[in-house]
Amino acid sequence: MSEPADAPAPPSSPFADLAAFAALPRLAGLALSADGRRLAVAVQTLDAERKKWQSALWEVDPGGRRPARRLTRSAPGESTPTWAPDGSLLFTSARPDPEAGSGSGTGAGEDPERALWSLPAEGGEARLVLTHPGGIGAVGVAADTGEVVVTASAMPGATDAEADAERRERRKQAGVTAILHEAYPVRHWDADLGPATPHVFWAGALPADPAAGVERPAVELRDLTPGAVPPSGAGDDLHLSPDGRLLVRVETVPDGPAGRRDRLLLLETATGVSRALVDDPLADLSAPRFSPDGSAVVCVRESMSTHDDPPDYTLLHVDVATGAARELTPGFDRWPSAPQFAADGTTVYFLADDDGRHALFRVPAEGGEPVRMTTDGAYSDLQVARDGSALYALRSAYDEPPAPVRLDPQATGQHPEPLPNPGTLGRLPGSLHEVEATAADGTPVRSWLVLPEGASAEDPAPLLLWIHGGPLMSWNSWSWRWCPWVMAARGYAVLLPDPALSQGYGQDFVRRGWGAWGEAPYTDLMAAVDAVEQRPDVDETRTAAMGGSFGGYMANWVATQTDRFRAIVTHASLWDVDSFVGTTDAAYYWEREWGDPLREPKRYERNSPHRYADAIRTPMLVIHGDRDYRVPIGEALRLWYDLQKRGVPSRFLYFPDENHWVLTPGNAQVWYETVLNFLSEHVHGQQWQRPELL
Ligand SMILES: CSCC[C@H](NC=O)C(=O)N[C@@H](C)C(=O)N[C@@H](CO)C(=O)O
Repeated sequence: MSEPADAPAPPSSPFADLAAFAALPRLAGLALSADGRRLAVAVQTLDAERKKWQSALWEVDPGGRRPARRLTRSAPGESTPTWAPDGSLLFTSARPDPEAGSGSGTGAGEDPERALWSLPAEGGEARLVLTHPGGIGAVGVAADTGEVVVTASAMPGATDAEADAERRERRKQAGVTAILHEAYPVRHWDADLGPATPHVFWAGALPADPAAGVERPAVELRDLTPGAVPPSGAGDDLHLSPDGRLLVRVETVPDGPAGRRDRLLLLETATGVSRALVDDPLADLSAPRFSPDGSAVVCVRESMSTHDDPPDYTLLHVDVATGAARELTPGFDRWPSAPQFAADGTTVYFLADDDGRHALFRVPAEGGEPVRMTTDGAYSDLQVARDGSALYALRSAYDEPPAPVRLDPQATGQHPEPLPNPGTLGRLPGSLHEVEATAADGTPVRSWLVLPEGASAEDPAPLLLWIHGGPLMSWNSWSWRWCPWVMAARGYAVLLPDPALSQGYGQDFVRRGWGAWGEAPYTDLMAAVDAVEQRPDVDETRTAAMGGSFGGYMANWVATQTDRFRAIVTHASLWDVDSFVGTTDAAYYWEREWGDPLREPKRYERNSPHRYADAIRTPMLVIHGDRDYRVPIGEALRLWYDLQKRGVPSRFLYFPDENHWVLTPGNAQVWYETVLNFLSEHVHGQQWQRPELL
């Protein structure tokens, strides 16, 4: 494969050097042009000061001949590439308007909000197309007409951008940041829900670039969702029909006193009149996509979980005219996601976790038996060529970060064609293996095992058990945040198991751990560890365990149940499940499984790690971000206090301004450095090295 012009040079052993690791290019967000001749992808690299990751758009040749080339360049970066039918490339960016003063949506001296920009088909400078005081979020383009919808956060009662900006300014001048909530929830991830809330705006056909000297025409935004109010507003999950006449979108509606569920709305873009397309009190609907002729929508149905039953997912085919919905994948024992019609509308492609992979499937649009099309790897950002000749996607695996590939639209068992890749990795410091253990009840538990270079019977590697989050997840794709190769570069074997509750092994496998997190998920993990400890190239006397989020819950649980590990790292973890459920950003989601703690306390009593704090002997590293609204900081504060009070050797790595994930380059490096130093101290018995910057 040819080296792209202007590609960041890969360092020779990036996994052994945290600064070099942080500098590796990261790909996300693939988009195929309407004529199928151009692909755009967002590539993140470090900015000049190495303080943040900067996203730029690159072009990839779908034919695989021309080297990848960079299309955009600015300090704030560019993302969400979307092609218009005329071949121009739309993207969002908070870059300054070169025609400053002509309305970039900000006051003097302020950083611009994220705006919509257009790069002409024939190349040249991108031009600013539209702005909103709340910044532009999602962008939708009608495949045939090129008409555009965008989402942006708007202040309550603001009827236009001017009124919106005025309301923001008044709060600012008065020094008011308070929010008055009248409904649950009040936060999401790391953001407050209100007072501004997302709306969908119709921008219509974008004006052509004006002739020299002619003032840029303003794009009038028409609010398609004037009734959107906090806490939910109108989200980003939407799709325009090819003729731009209809918009299908997910609307979050109240479900009981403090609950929410998602339904599908169909909206006429000319009038703003809308009707429910799928409204199912027993399910959430998501990921709607129109068929090429606009007569049908395909979407994901997630049945509402209950105390007894985990959710189940299926695909729905919905007739737009009548709203008649039928299941496309009944009896398919996997969870389909990201459905899309084939170019001729006769087939639906989708992705699903399957046996340690995130595979591409197809199913007839009439319904039927889904067929798996790919053998290995994890796919995302699927793009369907409009002439039906090819599919494109980003493909990753545990040993490959996301990279663009071309797929055959029909073939099964395929290994896709790699395309020129703007990012290169260098050599991995070890090898990837697939291993299987047997749980006490006879259920197979599969895992990935990363072995460091040189691990052998003569020189067995210390073992690190790394537990995934979710819990409804699978270790099957590359992760920059949870990268086992950084550990392998320091000589650790890393075990990445998929215990009970993991996805890709069928509904019964999820059911085994439902409402009983401390039972089968724990014993499955121990069975996986027992099995790899039998290997001569693994040293069963030097082991540690770690995990984040649900994986952090499980790390805490492990700490209360066994002393077999020399150290435990717990990131963004649940400690007291009752207090977690009441303070997370969507309590109703977790309460369906766990129950109301006052009326049904049993699960909390049986499975909450904090109740067994007295049993902990293993040294623990607690890590948490204060902006984490998914697993609020109170969990870490109480865990830390409980450990300190009991004299358990422990350290607390606290990030005042990170969320559930550690997302800035400096903090990410210090995260790995602290974890590695803590492991060195306890697994290898070395002297504790305090990271220089801490
Ligand atoms: C309110 S939706 C919860 C979604 C999700 N759970 C899926 O099984 C979740 O956010 N769980 C967290 C507790 C968690 O474990 N998050 C992990 C994995 O998604 C993370 O790394 O963020």
